[in-house]
Amino acid sequence: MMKLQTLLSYLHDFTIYSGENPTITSIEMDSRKVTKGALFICIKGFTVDGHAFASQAVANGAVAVIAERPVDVPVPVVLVRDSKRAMAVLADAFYGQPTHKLHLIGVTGTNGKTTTTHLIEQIFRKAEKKTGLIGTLYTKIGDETYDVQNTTPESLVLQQTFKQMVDAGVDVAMMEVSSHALHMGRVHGCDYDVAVFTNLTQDHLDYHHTMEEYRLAKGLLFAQLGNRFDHTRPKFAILNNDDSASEQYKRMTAATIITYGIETKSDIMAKAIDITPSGMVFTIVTPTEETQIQTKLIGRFNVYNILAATAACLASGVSLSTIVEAIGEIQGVPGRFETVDEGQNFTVIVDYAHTPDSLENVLKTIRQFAKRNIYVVVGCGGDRDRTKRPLMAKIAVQHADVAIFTSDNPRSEQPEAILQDMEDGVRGESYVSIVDRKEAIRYAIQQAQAGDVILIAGKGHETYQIIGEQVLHFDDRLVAREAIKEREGSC
Ligand SMILES: CC(=O)N[C@H]1[C@@H](OP(=O)(O)OP(=O)(O)OC[C@H]2O[C@@H](n3ccc(=O)[nH]c3=O)[C@H](O)[C@@H]2O)O[C@H](CO)[C@@H](O)[C@@H]1O[C@H](C)C(=O)N[C@@H](C)C(=O)N[C@H](CCC(=O)O)C(=O)O
Ligand SMILES: Nc1ncnc2c1ncn2[C@@H]1O[C@H](COP(=O)(O)OP(=O)(O)OP(=O)(O)O)[C@@H](O)[C@H]1O
Ligand SMILES: N[C@H](CCC[C@H](N)C(=O)O)C(=O)O
Ligand SMILES: [Mg+2]
Repeated sequence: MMKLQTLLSYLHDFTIYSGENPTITSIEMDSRKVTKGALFICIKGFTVDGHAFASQAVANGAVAVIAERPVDVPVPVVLVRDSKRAMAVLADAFYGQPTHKLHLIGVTGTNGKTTTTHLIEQIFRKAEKKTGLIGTLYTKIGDETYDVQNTTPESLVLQQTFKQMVDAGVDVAMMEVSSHALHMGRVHGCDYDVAVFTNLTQDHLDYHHTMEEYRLAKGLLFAQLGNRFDHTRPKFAILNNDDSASEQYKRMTAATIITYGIETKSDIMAKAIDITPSGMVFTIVTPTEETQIQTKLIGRFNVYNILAATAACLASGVSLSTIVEAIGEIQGVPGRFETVDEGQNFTVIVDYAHTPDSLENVLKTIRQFAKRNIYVVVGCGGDRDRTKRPLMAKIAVQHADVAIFTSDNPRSEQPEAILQDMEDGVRGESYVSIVDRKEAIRYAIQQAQAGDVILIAGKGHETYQIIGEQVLHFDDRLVAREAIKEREGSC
């Protein structure tokens, strides 16, 4: 609870307000969630304009409104230049500036955010810290998980989550920071101690339009680390030296830079990498130590994720021996290179690869151990970056022996039209298109011979399929399991 004027004192805006001073019991951006005593913030969204719901919010009990233009309601209305930005400031204040009380690590990049945050989480757990995690899969506080809508939630939800973490005694929080969130200011008010960059390859051009804009959006995480030198609370930018975008980020941040890489000389490096079907062994080299590390994770891209997590944890004061121990125990991340094993004589892998780069990486990794043919079942999401569709199709045909194109989440698009976009990338080549994802998975499983590997890509952990407005239950892992049983049953 807080008085309106106390809250407004955090805005330091040109906002002049001298009206009533009600007690604010909650802050809401959705009129449907407003209860008595709420401060309602009008947000102009992509679909509707929140200003249109101010009256409804007041009818539901809002005692004050923040807006960008006058709205006709019988409670105080405070006008601000940018209500989303104001919301971030107010949320931070209302929830008691929780990120000042947490060691906060943000991870950005096209691929590897979920994996890297999970590695960081396991390392801190090994170091006996209480952890909080925010990302694509869930929000997790200690062992409790909560459903999420976005990879990086809106500032209001975010600050409320941090407050919950502080109340639960969390020491260290790690979160995925999407380029959308950075661009929309969802993370304004987050006081990061460590910011991590994984990589930059094509995705989300529907939103960012060009790779240049996309690169700059990710750079905001490093620019926002602050421009001051507090030796009691140093800030670190962890950058992938093998990705050229890092050069720009080095110039964008005033924080201490720690680099990692495999090819380019870096502070934290991996060498002597040995990849087998059941895991990897490599040597990790830091400025002061060198040690062998073994893991069940597979693929060169996971070496990068491990290096990124190692650098972030070393910067946070965790010992290399604790890091090595934690990485050795990690079983995997849900929906990332997850195998479906019903005792069949071929391998089925479910993976969240939904970008050209990740699909190529995963297929190349499989090629390193596949004894026979590789099948890939892959689709592309609707209402998202269209330009990645032909590229993903090309990669599927190039790196797999049998490419089966199907639907991912078509959303409002016609599934056949999405398949057309994919097929445009592989005219004259050999592939199979099966619109129904379940049928496509069954087809691959029925065709497979002993020693083959089937990659089911794009949906990983997702337990739904969005077709039109409908959200239907769909889990690649369950569908594959059923199809394997069906096949075994008919043998
Ligand atoms: C394009 C986009 O980012 N949209 C986000 C946005 O929704 P929106 O702009 O459509 O909101 P809106 O429906 O127009 O509503 C505007 C305002 O009116 C309010 N309202 C609405 C109806 C009503 O009756 N009363 C009312 O008050 C709403 O609460 C809101 O404040 O605000 C919502 C609430 O925070 C987000 O959940 C939603 O993310 C959608 C689901 C989404 O798909 N976002 C993607 C693009 C995204 O952000 N992805 C990244 C991940 C990318 C990656 O993995 O790399 C992410 O961080 O999740
Ligand atoms: N460092 C990496 N470089 C390239 N590809 C990767 C990397 N790490 C993981 N991948 C691939 O990308 C897929 C998604 O990985 P992950 O979920 O960790 O990324 P993310 O950045 O969180 O993705 P999203 O933005 O959709 O949340 C994995 O299933 C794997 O195929
Ligand atoms: N975070 C990703 C999720 C893509 C997952 C894929 N299954 C799809 O629906 O396109 C995005 O917003 O692009
Ligand atoms: Mg993620």
